[in-house]
Amino acid sequence: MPAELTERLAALFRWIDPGPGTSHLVSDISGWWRDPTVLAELGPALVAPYRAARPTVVLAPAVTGLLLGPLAATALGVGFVAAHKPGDGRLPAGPLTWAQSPPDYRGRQVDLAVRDRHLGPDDRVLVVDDWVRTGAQVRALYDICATRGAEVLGTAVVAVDCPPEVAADLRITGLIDAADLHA
Ligand SMILES: O=P(O)(O)OC[C@H]1O[C@H](OP(=O)(O)OP(=O)(O)O)[C@H](O)[C@@H]1O
Ligand SMILES: Nc1ncnc2[nH]cnc12
Repeated sequence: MPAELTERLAALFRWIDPGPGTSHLVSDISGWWRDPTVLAELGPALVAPYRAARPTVVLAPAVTGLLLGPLAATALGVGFVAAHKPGDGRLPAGPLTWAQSPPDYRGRQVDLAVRDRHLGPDDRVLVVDDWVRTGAQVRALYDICATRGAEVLGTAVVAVDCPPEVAADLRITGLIDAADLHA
């Protein structure tokens, strides 16, 4: 992990108290996008461990992945594919491949969908996301890749918040350990 970027990620992160009636703090990563240095360096840092494996495409889930995925794809010079969450009421048009995640960090079983025409057997896929806790959503994306016959190279996230055995199983690399996000 690049030390200076990791320090900036920690400095720009906030835990927020959403107010009365809530029992836990929520993460606020918006400072990462507001900082021009972090915004410029995130894509190249995320993809660095995977360059040698020559990804053909970056795949990332809504919503935050729609921001990070294109940063990573641009750094690699490849295209980007969105994994939609039609639970938000917007079903993408055309043929789709679906997977449902195991219960994620909020106990949700999330339905994810990818347009068939954007992912296929010739693809070597790098999955990108902001945060991983249980790995549930990453697992669903791997299921979609398997259904499409695409090869998964691994997953690059900003904050790693999962057990080491999950990171090893899913081939997850990260830029900062969530335990180091204090502010
Ligand atoms: O490891 P897991 O337990 O699967 O949790 C991690 C996922 O959950 C969060 O997304 P969320 O669905 O909250 O969407 P967001 O990007 O809209 O915040 C996060 O961005 C990851 O995608
Ligand atoms: N964005 C996020 N995704 C998963 N787990 C989290 N815990 C705190 N913020 C999170």
